[in-house]
Amino acid sequence: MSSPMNLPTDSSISQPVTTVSNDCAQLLADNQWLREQLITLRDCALETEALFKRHQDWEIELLTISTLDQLLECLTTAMCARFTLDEVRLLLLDGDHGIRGLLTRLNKTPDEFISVMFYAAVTELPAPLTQLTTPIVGLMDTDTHRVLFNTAPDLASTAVLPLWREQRLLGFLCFGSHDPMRYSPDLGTHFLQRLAAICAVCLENITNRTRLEIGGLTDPLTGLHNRRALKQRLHDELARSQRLGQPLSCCFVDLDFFKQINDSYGHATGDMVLMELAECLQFSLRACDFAVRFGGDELVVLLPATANNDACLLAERVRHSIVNHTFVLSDGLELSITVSIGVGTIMPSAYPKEKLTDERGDDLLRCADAALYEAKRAGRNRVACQSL
Ligand SMILES: Nc1nc2c(ncn2[C@@H]2O[C@H](COP(=O)(O)OP(=O)(O)OP(=O)(O)O)[C@@H](O)[C@H]2O)c(=O)[nH]1
Repeated sequence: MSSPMNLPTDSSISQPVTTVSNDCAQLLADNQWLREQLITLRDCALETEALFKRHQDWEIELLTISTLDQLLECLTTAMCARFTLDEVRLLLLDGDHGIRGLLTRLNKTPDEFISVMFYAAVTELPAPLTQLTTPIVGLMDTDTHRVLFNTAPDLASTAVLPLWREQRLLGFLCFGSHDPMRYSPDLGTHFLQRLAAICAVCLENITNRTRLEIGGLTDPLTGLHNRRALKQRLHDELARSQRLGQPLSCCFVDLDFFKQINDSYGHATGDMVLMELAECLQFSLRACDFAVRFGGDELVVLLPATANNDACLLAERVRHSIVNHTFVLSDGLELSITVSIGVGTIMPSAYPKEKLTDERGDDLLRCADAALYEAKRAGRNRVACQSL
């Protein structure tokens, strides 16, 4: 900032009146100029303060997010709105499909997040991205721009933030604007660098947390839900069934003579049969059904809003699909197996206004287990049904 001010010298003090009035005018002009500079500085400071506050609020919001899907939403759609951007893209390096797998377990499809792109490795990306350690502003080269903003080629300025966490590159957060000055090449990147660091921490924390939560509710052999997950879900489904006045059904699916498979082919082969059975079962179910490995060779399926006769039809379908499935073992040996299925159903009229306890869930499981016992006793490879 250069000043137009002429500072008075000793000789100018004794000058004639016209000179003094000229000096006065000069002083007024200088004063005016200084005032304008002050106002500009103040506006600049206020703008920086507002920007800082906006970033700080945003960071607090990010740090309080507790689910992976919320975080992805927040880093893309919400970020776009909050910072009045024209485009936001989040590119995630997800070589082992870990993040996509977690989303699927949360009943979300990765395609739902249209601004999130998944790549196996950074080597699949254009060279300028592979070497990025700090945010870069301005426009990227055409190839890189196309990869990052494929459907938005008309952006006038962009910022690309690499998300590093302890020397591991998690991905890139990319902002685009139609305003060429928004991310001009001479823009300081301190704010962006800080934002990138916070986003990387949040991403890593939430991914790890989700992995732990899901791990604690999943059967490691079959990938189905475990008993702990069933307990939680049973409570929720009973409450929903009571609220909406809908029946809730449950199937116990048990392999017939599984011990013989273990004894004849070994435990490892038995494990493979269990894994394939779980896959086969899931294939026959609806998206709203909840499949669980209850223990050993016994699987349980919760069927929300399903009456007893419909649950029996579904159980027959499951039984058929397993009977018709050929289990191919590791040494090429082919095996056919059968299952017995017990179906139990609870009607909301059985517990109209009572406060729900875990006992109601236990009643439903006992009912389906009793039906399974009936199916086994009647000769196996069949479905038996009971209602509460
Ligand atoms: N391979 C393998 N076997 C298991 C696992 N958990 C339990 N088992 C075995 O599953 C078998 C279950 O046997 P049983 O309860 O007698 O039932 P079954 O032989 O299927 O006979 P029915 O149910 O009466 O038709 C036992 O041999 C258990 O050792 C597991 O994780 N892997």
